[in-house]
Amino acid sequence: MILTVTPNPSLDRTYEVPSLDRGEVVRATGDRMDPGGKGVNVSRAVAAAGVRTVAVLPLGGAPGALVAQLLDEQGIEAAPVPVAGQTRSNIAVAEPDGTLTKINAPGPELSGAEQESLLAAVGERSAGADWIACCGSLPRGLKPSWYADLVARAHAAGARIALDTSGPALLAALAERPDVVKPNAEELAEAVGRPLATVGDAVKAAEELRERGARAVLASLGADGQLLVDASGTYFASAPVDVVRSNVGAGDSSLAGFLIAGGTGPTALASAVAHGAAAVQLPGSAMPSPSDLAPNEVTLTSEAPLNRPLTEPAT
Ligand SMILES: Nc1ncnc2c1ncn2[C@@H]1O[C@H](COP(=O)(O)OP(=O)(O)O)[C@@H](O)[C@H]1O
Ligand SMILES: O=P(O)(O)OC[C@H]1O[C@](O)(COP(=O)(O)O)[C@@H](O)[C@@H]1O
Repeated sequence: MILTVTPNPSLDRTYEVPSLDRGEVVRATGDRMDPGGKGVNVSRAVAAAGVRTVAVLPLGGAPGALVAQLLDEQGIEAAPVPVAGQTRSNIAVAEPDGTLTKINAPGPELSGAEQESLLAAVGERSAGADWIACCGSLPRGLKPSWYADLVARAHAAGARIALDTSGPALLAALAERPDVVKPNAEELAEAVGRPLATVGDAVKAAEELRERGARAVLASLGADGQLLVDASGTYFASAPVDVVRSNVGAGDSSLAGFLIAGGTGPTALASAVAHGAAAVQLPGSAMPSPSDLAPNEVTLTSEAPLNRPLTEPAT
């Protein structure tokens, strides 16, 4: 069972538009609504693979009720913690050339009692969890050390932890030795405080996160694929994609792929890349089903192409 924790979930709205013209009325050619937030997306992808998952998340107001309804319709088991504030709505605008503009709202502020209820809900649901995936930004009210506390508690309960967050929350949690962290290139650059121009730069940055406490680093590098740096070495994997439809949730899909394939080593990395490549070819934050995957198209090597420039250098 894979338990996910999303302290700041969202109602994700994606609009497909011919072009995004600032200051104009833009008519959408398509729109969709998904239950969102990084851990929620991981649960959706895990469930699509037929693996049991429970999503722990605070929900409030009408958007929160809609997220609960959408999760229910998709057959995702949720452990919602009621909160007084309103769950945020995040907007993504997708253009035909693959450009995606996202507006992520800050979300509600959680009171001290609500934070405790959230931690208690994780404790109650973690029995039997193979992995606990703690994902996304922290809502207002939660200290940057909140994930660090969660990692310590979950380790004490015997679970393995995957952490996908950024900034001070990521740095604070490293000392508690999360089993895997999944930064994207920007988050990795921010964590080490320097830009990343090549795959080799990303490898060095991932090694630095290991030195600071992460047991393994799964770094997603957008179109360039993904790196896994763990105690056994460095692995690099990528998969071709003809047309990117929406990269919302691609990283979440790839973390799910990694965890359902065991959460460790090159086989899990290949699954992560297959899931990421499949996700970007689907609309909005739709998560891939097994029939969307093309595992034979993944190229995996233990010789990362260190000198290869990143398609999108991280600043
Ligand atoms: N433009 C792309 N072409 C091919 N694969 C992609 C592309 N963008 C993302 N992916 C796949 O999805 C994974 C996660 O995407 P990434 O943008 O790195 O993460 P995040 O969504 O966390 O920012 C990548 O490692 C890759 O496997
Ligand atoms: O918690 P954050 O960092 O604000 O991100 C939340 C957003 O991220 C998502 O999980 C998508 O992930 P990506 O932005 O990494 O593709 C959306 O479902 C959600 O709207």
